[in-house]
Amino acid sequence: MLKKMYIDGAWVEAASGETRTIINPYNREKAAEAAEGNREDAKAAIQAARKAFDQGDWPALPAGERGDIVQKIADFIRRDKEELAELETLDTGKTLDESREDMDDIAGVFQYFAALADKDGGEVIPSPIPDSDSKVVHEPVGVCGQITPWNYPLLQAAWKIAPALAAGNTIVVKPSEITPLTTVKVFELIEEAGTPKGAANLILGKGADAGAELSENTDVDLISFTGGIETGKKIMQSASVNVKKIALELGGKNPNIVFADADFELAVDQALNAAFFHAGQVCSAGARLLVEDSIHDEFVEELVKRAGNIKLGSGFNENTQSGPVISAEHRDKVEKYVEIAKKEGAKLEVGGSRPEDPELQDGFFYLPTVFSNCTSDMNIVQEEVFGPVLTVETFTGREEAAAKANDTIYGLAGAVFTTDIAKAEEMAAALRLGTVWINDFHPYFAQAPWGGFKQSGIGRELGKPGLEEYTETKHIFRNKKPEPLHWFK
Ligand SMILES: NC(=O)c1ccc[n+]([C@@H]2O[C@H](COP(=O)([O-])OP(=O)(O)OC[C@H]3O[C@@H](n4cnc5c(N)ncnc54)[C@H](O)[C@@H]3O)[C@@H](O)[C@H]2O)c1
Ligand SMILES: C[N+](C)(C)CC=O
Repeated sequence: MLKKMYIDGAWVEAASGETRTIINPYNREKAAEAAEGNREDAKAAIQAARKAFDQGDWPALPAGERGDIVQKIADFIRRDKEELAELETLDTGKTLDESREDMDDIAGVFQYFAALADKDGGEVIPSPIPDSDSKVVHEPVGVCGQITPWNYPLLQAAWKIAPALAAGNTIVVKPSEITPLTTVKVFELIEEAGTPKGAANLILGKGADAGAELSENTDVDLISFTGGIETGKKIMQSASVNVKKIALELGGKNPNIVFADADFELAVDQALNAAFFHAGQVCSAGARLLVEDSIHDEFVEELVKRAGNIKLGSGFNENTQSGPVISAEHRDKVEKYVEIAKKEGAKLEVGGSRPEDPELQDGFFYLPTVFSNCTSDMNIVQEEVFGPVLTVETFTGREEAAAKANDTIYGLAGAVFTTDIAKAEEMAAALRLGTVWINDFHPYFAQAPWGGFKQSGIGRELGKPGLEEYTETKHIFRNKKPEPLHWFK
């Protein structure tokens, strides 16, 4: 059945009648057929959201009632977890266990923002002017355009949809054109939860077309984008047309720092997970490993041995540890970076090619790859590959570790492995990153803000800041004994 768009409370095909075939990256088979919307459909969705914001019930609904609807969406996601997880695996190739974990997180995000919906009663502030009242309240921003990537399709959408609705905004969501399946399903749940017509709209289609309309259209008040840095720059530029509020969650080239005093087994195990989880297609992947020189050789030897044993395969096979990359084009990009690394003088320790296993020939697989002898000036160390490619550099001492870790345009996340807590705290303070993990890699949860320093983005998702992104702050001042000023006689 055709996957349709949801505009003004109705499931619709693209106005042009165009469709797109959604491909399973494990075997290139057709996973689904989806409507391929364009600017015309985006405009219709924006108009529906505008009307629902300006004249509809949603922003005016008591915050607790909005919270109840957002909570229902969480409940329905838990109820339909298995179906959603299977769709996510079909669409992205990630393992079913990863998809199940994503669905648990996603339900938790809706629950978290549902609970926050009615907790902000405003704040009375001390006015310096006699006989006056002064208070600060938060109100919804308006119509929010929300654009999401293919690597965590529903999770990244949830981080935007849940707080925006809880705060009383109306939304137009555009998932990646290659992975729309779970977002379509969640809109069925949004409808089932009783969200009023026009409050939540879904458009499908290409970024440069349906997506660009969201950032350019002057009826959109806020644009929230998760994706690549080059797209982020374009969105920032077009959002200036009506000075939209913007939130950008962009890429990373995240350092994973291992000191000689680290727990060796823990650090090797986590370095593998940091780099190769979801075939390295994670914005916060630990793609830059920095190992203290005294343990470098032993560490790399063990890491390489284990990377060579990672079991690739179908996400639906329970023995699979990692799936394919998302598409033929993306694998081409990964291969291009591997060639660049070789030319730059990095030493290929393992991987560096497509697997030979006959079972994997139809999918977009690439072997987990480790390069040693890397230096900060190399492109392979500076640029986001977004695939299963890990670079290893060495350092001596804290100062050099921090300098090398910070030597990038990005500042999303990173980790420090050491048994010396004072050292860990000192490093956490020195790192210019939105998230620092100590003796761990990858944890994120609804309660903690997520976002990047430097060119990794603008703003924060999750936590209380994730709700504040979707509110305007208003100061209301009341003069209790007003009298004419007679300034102008
Ligand atoms: N910081 C984070 O939390 C986070 C999370 C996940 C992914 N990412 C980043 O996402 C990137 C991978 O995702 P991707 O390849 O889907 O990114 P992308 O930038 O190619 O696409 C992201 C989304 O933007 C849309 N788009 C493309 N061009 C557009 C335009 N001109 N105007 C409006 N929309 C447009 C796409 O259709 C898609 O929906 C990586 O760089 C990764 O680091 C960041
Ligand atoms: C934000 N995160 C880690 C869930 C996905 C990044 O690609």
